[in-house]
Amino acid sequence: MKFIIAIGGVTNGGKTTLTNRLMKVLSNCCVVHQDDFFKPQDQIAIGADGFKQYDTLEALDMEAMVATVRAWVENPRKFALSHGVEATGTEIEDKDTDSRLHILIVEGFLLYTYPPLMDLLDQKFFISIPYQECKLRRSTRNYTVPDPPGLFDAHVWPMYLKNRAQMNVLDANIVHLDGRSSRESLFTEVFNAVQERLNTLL
Ligand SMILES: Nc1ncnc2c1ncn2[C@@H]1O[C@H](COP(=O)(O)OP(=O)(O)OP(=O)(O)O)[C@@H](O)[C@H]1O
Ligand SMILES: NC(=O)c1ccc[n+]([C@@H]2O[C@H](CO)[C@@H](O)[C@H]2O)c1
Repeated sequence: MKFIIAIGGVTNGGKTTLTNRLMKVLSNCCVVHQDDFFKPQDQIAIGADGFKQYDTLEALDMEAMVATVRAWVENPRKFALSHGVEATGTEIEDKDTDSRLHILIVEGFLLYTYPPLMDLLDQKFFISIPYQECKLRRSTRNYTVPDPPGLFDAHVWPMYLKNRAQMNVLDANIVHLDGRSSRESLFTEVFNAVQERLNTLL
């Protein structure tokens, strides 16, 4: 069986931290990071506010991201091998006879407003933190393209609010997590929820 866990949420909410923690305990598990699908810098539109519009779906190659997730669905074992993930077991089985549980974690800040991707996700989580906490955490980060002064208030946070509102209209079936909780309690909450869901399916 194949199962796709989605870890969405605000920038600096702790998505990558939680994903890495889950990866440690889940066997046969691969990951797809949305940040790997940003378009090249020269293809990012500049808004009326003068800032590069990174926090929009248009800044991402979402077709490529969906194709990557579909490649995993098609053959998780081949995906693991071709993405340098150590596969559990040695032989490559026919995908049709491979009955083990395979898990994919899809992690990113804009997962739930793009229906072709949403349709592939089995269990959706969303991490939120308040404005001040988010601004503080973000100010300590170094992105490949550093944030110009004023970007957070002019672009990042307004886009987050816009996308969150759109997400709430599109799909109510999302488990909300408080990103101010400790790393360990976030992990436990998600791990237990996943186990609970898998128990109903296996
Ligand atoms: N539960 C937590 N409590 C406090 N700080 C946390 C927690 N989880 C992560 N952090 C810290 O918050 C920052 C952002 O974490 P992380 O990189 O996991 O977030 P993210 O959501 O993947 O961010 P982005 O996608 O915007 O890069 C890091 O400095 C990390 O150490
Ligand atoms: N990864 C990148 O290329 C990149 C460049 C500029 C900005 N960002 C920020 O990443 C966050 C999502 O993780 C978004 O808030 C982007 O602003 C990423």
